[in-house]
Amino acid sequence: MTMLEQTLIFIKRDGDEILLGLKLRGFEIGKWNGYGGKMEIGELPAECAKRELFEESGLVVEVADLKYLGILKFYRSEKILDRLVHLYVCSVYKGYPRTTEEMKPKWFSSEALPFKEMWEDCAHWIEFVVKEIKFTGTFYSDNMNNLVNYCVEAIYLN
Ligand SMILES: Nc1[nH]c(=O)nc2c1ncn2[C@H]1C[C@H](O)[C@@H](COP(=O)(O)OP(=O)(O)OP(=O)(O)O)O1
Repeated sequence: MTMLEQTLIFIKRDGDEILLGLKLRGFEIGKWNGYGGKMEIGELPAECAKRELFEESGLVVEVADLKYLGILKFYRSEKILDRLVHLYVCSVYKGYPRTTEEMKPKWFSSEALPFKEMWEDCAHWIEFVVKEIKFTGTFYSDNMNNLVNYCVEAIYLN
């Protein structure tokens, strides 16, 4: 199986609120997450983040307004790089989030995120999204897809 390169974007409103989408189909159906998906051939990560957000929520953002937060790396069988996810936050957007075939939107206070209904690893890094601190996260799962180890570190670069 080839490695997947994806993007994930969190839209913020009024400083404190974060937009999540309830996954309505496919992998991890029934979970809340930011918006995103697979990068297309020749596409830059920020362009993918903008496109996927529009396709899944109807919101429009400009690439220049996206803040790059870092990379999540997911290893399966504890050693094979399975998925690489580029993370963004953005507080400047146009439109109102709508329900699409893929996602149902809802604004959450950053202090009341639905961790039990989000990806398991999310609880270990979402504070970096809330505080907008650049970071990198590496996650190791076993053959049964259980998270067995992880490392999350802030990156102190400009
Ligand atoms: N372990 C993980 N934790 C997390 O919080 N988000 C993850 C994650 N692994 C992937 N994501 C994000 C990346 C992406 O934005 C989103 C959707 O992943 P999927 O595998 O469902 O992609 P899709 O098949 O929906 O992509 P497209 O078909 O291109 O829309 O979940």
